[in-house]
Amino acid sequence: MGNISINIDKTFGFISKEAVSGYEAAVKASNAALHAGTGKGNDFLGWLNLPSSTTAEHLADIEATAKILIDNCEVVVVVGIGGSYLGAKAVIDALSNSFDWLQTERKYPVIVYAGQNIGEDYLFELQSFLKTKKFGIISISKSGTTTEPALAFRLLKSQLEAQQGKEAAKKLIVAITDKARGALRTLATQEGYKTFIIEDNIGGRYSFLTPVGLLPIATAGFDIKQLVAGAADMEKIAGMDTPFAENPAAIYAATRNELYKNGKKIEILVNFHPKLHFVAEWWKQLYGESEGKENKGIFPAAVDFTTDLHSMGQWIQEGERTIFETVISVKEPNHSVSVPSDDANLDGLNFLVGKSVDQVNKMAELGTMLAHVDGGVPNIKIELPKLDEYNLGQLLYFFEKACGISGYVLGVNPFDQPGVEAYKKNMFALLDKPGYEAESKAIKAKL
Ligand SMILES: O=P(O)(O)OC[C@H]1O[C@](O)(CO)[C@@H](O)[C@@H]1O
Repeated sequence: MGNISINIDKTFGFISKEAVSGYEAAVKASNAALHAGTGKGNDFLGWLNLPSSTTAEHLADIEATAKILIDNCEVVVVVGIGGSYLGAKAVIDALSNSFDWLQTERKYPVIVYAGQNIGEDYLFELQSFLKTKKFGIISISKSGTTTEPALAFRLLKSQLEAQQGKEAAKKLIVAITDKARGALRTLATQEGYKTFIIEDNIGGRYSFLTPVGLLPIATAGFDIKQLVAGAADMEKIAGMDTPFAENPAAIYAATRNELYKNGKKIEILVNFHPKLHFVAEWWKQLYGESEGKENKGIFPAAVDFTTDLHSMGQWIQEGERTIFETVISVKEPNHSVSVPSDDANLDGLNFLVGKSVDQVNKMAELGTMLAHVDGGVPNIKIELPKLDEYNLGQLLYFFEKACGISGYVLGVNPFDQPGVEAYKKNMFALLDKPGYEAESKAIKAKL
């Protein structure tokens, strides 16, 4: 089956092999702190052994719930923001046909998203689209109080009830929230929705292997057992028993910390397949919320190549030298397309005849890497054998494990996100939310 692998050779013109190896003790201590639960944020380590502790019964419950949605819905709206939708969207997009929503012969519902923004036009257009559709809702919020998903759910719930009747609507709504607190839990209990629990010790950005990720992924028709199996294998590979040099999560954590120490303040996650765009969005939240605090932390950015070589390529090649790249490379594509011959050859592409499009893409990848390294951009390569559930499970768990280690090496708590509250407080004050009277007065005085 093959595992994902990491190659840091193209960082060595910028940092030394010895310096990376020098992190062995710190990385080992960080990994040990995660496993012993002795580090910062140790009440949020429920994700660590999740792959190996997920039971067949739990997966069967998720699959049975997905089946109800599959059998009864043309469209399923996943309502959530941040970690409450990004893992699902990352995996679903990576595995889906690029033109999924245009497929008419469907075995599975179209998955759309809401609650990840407050765009009035977005919600209007979504509601208009759903008017003629049999739809269901997976409402996800760990806290159950986040404004964006709560607002979207209020609108969609009332639309579904109007279209289907209150009783039928109840069977088409699944709520995924914490055990006891929060408005969504209260509402779900009151209405009798099917629910799944997000355990208190799993933060949103580490939750793709909970029902938060698994239910939407199963509803989209993908194999969640394989996703968990891939993650479980990576759990072993990135565990305490693997020597430093063979542990990809340890190597990644050490390398990016050494690059950061040497002035590389921005990490750009690169893909050469547009399906991976949302893997990068998921990764941005994971690393941004985990490491960006106490005035520290690598800024996580992302580009889609070769698309963005024609927009951001100039900056990456010749802009300020504070960046490094981490490329997600997919070894084998799932389909093959080769370049056809053309008698006129007006485009001059006959030199490519018989080559696969992926061969062209791979040379773009290699050529870009060499050009960027020559231009002063260190390069880390993470290779996946192919894009499937198993390898995505490995990849996402790899990033989670490396993030926990990396955060500890940096000296921060990788499991909290106190900075996110600032905008919420201001928004509530500006909207005159009850209880925010003093803040309202203070903020309005600044306007
Ligand atoms: O699932 P909830 O509680 O609605 O939170 C959604 C997201 O909001 C945050 O709390 C802050 O952005 C994230 O950490 C989380 O993934």
